[in-house]
Amino acid sequence: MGAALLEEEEISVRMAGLPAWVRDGAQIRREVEAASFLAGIELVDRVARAAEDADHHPDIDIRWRTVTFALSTHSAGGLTAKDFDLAAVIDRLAAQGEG
Ligand SMILES: C[C@H](O)[C@H](O)[C@H]1CNC2=NC(N)=NC(=O)C2=N1
Repeated sequence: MGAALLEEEEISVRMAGLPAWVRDGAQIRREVEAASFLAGIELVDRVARAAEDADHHPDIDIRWRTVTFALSTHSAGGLTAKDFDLAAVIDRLAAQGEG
C-alpha cells in the first residue's frame, strides 16, 4: 500500500516546520547553495543514499554549486508524509555540509 495524500491543512502544518522549503503545487522544493561544486555533488551523493534507504527519490537539479531538490509522491499524485520525512533528512544533510 502506498503513502496517503495529505490534507491541505496537514501540508500547511508540515510546511511551517520546514522553512527552507517552498510549496509548488504537487511538490515541495528547496535550493541549497553548497560551498563548491564538489560539495554540492557530495551532498547529492548523501541524499541519494538516504533516498535509496527510504525508497523515495527526489528530483535533483545541479547548477554549479546550487542544488535544487523537489519532492512529490508520484504514485499518490501529490504530497505524502514520505515527502516531508525525506525533506527533513535533506535539511539535516545540508546542514552537515555547512560551516
Ligand atoms: C516501487 C517503489 O516503491 C516506487 O516506484 C517508489 C520509488 N520512489 C519514488 N519516489 C518518489 N518521489 N515518488 C514515488 O512515487 C516513488 N515511488
